[in-house]
Amino acid sequence: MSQQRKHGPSHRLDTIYATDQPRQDFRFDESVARVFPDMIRRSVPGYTTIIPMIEVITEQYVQTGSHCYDLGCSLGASTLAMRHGMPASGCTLVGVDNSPAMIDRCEHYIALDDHPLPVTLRCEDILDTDIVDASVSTLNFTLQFVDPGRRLELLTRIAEATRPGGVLILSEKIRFDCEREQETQTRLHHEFKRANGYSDLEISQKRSALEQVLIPETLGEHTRRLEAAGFRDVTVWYQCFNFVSMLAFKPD
Ligand SMILES: C[S@@+](CC[C@H](N)C(=O)[O-])C[C@H]1O[C@@H](n2cnc3c(N)ncnc32)[C@H](O)[C@@H]1O
Ligand SMILES: O=C(O)C(=O)C[C@]1(C(=O)O)C=C[C@@H](O)C=C1
Repeated sequence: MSQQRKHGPSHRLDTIYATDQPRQDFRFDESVARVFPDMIRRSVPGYTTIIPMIEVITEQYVQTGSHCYDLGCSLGASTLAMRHGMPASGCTLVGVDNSPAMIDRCEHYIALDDHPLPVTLRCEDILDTDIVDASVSTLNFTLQFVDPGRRLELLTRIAEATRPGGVLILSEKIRFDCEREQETQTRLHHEFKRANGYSDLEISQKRSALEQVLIPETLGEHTRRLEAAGFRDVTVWYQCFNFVSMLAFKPD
């Protein structure tokens, strides 16, 4: 069977929460992987801007002979952006995800991308994956799914493995200390979803499925932990509503 037929068209509509159903924790399983490009584009404000900027940022900070990592690569959108920002030889690019459904499809998308730099895909937990001699690493909406009690340990391992002058690109859904701001930004995020065709039922069922799974933190919490891990000069380079992307640098 051809890869195209095996995986079907890449633009399947996300209707996962369209019908009334019992509450279940959100999981990156086969049904999510099948509709993921549509789901993430319609759910994450700024996603379609962040992806091409990952290429621009990678190009700025990649170092000769180093390794680059996309941690929580899903179908490889951020991986491909990194690949296109890297030199065609001399560096390596590794994508890691612990969802077999995602990695299986990711292989297919990587193969379709006509670029000479090989990509190594690992189907494993980013908490266990080897990270060495890195210049650019990306956590594009992945850290929010990691147990908060283990986030410092992961960021510390990344920081220790990163060369001076290297960078971590960290994109996250965030929460706000100020209750009014939290309400405003959440409402605007839900309006964004509505404008993208999601119904109130879909929005509320997804919200409750994510409640115990996606744990957002404030910008202050992120900044303090990135600094405790060994990064400096934490910079928010993008924000739309309650979704941000930061850069964290390894000092010289
Ligand atoms: C929102 S998606 C990431 C989107 C992707 N980076 C992009 O730019 O399109 C989060 C991904 O992280 C993966 N993930 C979550 N926790 C993980 C863990 N502990 N180890 C490896 N992958 C993980 C999920 O399977 C999922 O594919
Ligand atoms: O917060 C939400 O409502 C979302 O749907 C966000 C989000 C994310 O940030 O990863 C959650 C799960 C899917 O991966 C796609 C989008």
